[in-house]
Amino acid sequence: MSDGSLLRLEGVHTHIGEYHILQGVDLAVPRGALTVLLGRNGAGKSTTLRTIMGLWQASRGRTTFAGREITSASTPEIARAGIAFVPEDMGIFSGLTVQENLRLAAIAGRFDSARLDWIFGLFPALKRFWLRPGGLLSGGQKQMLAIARAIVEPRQLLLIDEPTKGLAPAIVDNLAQAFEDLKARDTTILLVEQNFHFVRGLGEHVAVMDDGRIVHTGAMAALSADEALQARLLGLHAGAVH
Ligand SMILES: Nc1ncnc2c1ncn2[C@@H]1O[C@H](COP(=O)(O)OP(=O)(O)OP(=O)(O)O)[C@@H](O)[C@H]1O
Repeated sequence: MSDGSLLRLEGVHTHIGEYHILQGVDLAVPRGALTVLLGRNGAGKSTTLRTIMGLWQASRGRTTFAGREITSASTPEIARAGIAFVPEDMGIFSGLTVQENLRLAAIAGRFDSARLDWIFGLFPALKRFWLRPGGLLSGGQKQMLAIARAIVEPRQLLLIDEPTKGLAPAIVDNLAQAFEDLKARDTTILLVEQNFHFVRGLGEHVAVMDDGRIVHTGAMAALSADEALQARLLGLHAGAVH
């Protein structure tokens, strides 16, 4: 796209049953960078990701990805176009092993061994529990598996819903490393996150949602340096780490 955005939402509305959840979302996700979507509980962040992925159908507006309109595309079409999604509930197959969960996400069921080694380096527990059923993993290990599944094949865009929830600090560091590696490999990331402390040094761009609309977009560095803006947009107070 001429403006450098890989993904663009224009005036997107989403209804869930009788509820009007997204009320005209305008969002541009620049290519090759990490954009963080912040906002209070219930603002509509997860609904935005699910609408991009075609899991909810937009009732109005337009979504374009890599120059192609995907507003009415099916979820499998959107995945094939190059978007991977890690939902908040992770969607692990609990009766399948770690290996089988990952194999399902690998095109033609085969692993690229260099890519698998990179994933094991980021999340060593997945190697250790390779043959363990997904349902027996801890919450943090399930989160690692869900992310590994989304990155086992190269994708242009990765949508991730609150990945740090329940993760130990060491694993959160690995996650930060994974995002840096992915960006270096030309993957664009749109991340929903409540943990401002985690994302303030990580994301290049930020968008803040409230009541189903984007109420602020800008550089993460600018928001990170402006405590008054954090207080106004996020309800954070000076000295808060979260
Ligand atoms: N399946 C559903 N049926 C009805 N309402 C829903 C459904 N899913 C979400 N909502 C409502 O839509 C609004 C936005 O929810 P959403 O999960 O997108 O918010 P969020 O910003 O991701 O919040 P959180 O940070 O708490 O995850 C909320 O008011 C929620 O109650």
